[in-house]
Amino acid sequence: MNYTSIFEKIFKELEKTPATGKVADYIPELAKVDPEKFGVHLTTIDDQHASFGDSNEKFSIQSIAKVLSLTLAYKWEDEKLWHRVGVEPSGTPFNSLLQLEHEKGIPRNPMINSGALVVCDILTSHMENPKEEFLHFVRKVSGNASLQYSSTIAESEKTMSYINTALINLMKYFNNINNDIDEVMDFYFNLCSIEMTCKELAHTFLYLANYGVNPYSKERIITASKTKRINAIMQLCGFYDQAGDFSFKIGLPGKSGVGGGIVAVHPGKYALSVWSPRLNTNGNSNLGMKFLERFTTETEYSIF
Ligand SMILES: NC(=O)CC[C@H](N)C(=O)O
Repeated sequence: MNYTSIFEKIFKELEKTPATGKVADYIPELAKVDPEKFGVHLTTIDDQHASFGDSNEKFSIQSIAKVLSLTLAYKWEDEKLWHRVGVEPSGTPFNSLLQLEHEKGIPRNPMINSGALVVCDILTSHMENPKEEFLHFVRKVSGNASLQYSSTIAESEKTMSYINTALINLMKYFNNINNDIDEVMDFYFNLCSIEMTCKELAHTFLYLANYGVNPYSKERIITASKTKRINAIMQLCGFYDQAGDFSFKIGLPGKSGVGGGIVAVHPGKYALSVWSPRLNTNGNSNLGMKFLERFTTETEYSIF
């Protein structure tokens, strides 16, 4: 299949419809991103590659990084992890406080902010230098030693961290945060600030398409059983209160970030990433969702 010409065809069709949505502006640095950017990259587990548009330009992966922190925490904590964070879809926005009080500080899942903050707390307890050691892990997973945090984006998010501060304080009250709040938040904002191109993002997520093993380095990142479960969590929770819509239209496990990136995984086949910064009201890339819907429809490549 010639993926590049399929990308081109879908993009040309979608280009005719008016661009809707707006870039995330609650993080001042993200508000500066050019809304017209568009990139896509597909990597198969048997080494085929296809790109289109701005696929070699770095962007902030934001909440997509929550899958990587979950991977490391699950590796270390095994099933104990689920005492502190659930595996149910929340049906609420990514930064919602509502359920958290009702459910006594146990977040519904690790893909929403509260859940990711608990995962960061767990990782902080395991590591001497969480930021450094986590970056080392991401570099290993991706096979890319040059990946970096963006201190500009992390610092920018800190200036507007009121809701995340409320979430973590509520969880501290319910004894679900063990470390210093500022330390955990600093780690979380850095994690979200990691920058990747579409190509790097698809490569990084290939272990989830290949039963836990990076197909290029042959390194096992996590067990096949845990890979199944991480993919299940992405399927049910990766798009917050739009997770059902993503499943329904795209039919793949995936994860979005407010930087406008989306990565989707087809177990046994490929990882596919798309970047378009205009977001819908659920905080997911508008054009990115449409593009992926067209791609899995056209190719008939979905898990269902
Ligand atoms: N959905 C997202 O990408 C949100 C991540 C962002 N860093 C936040 O905490 O709000």
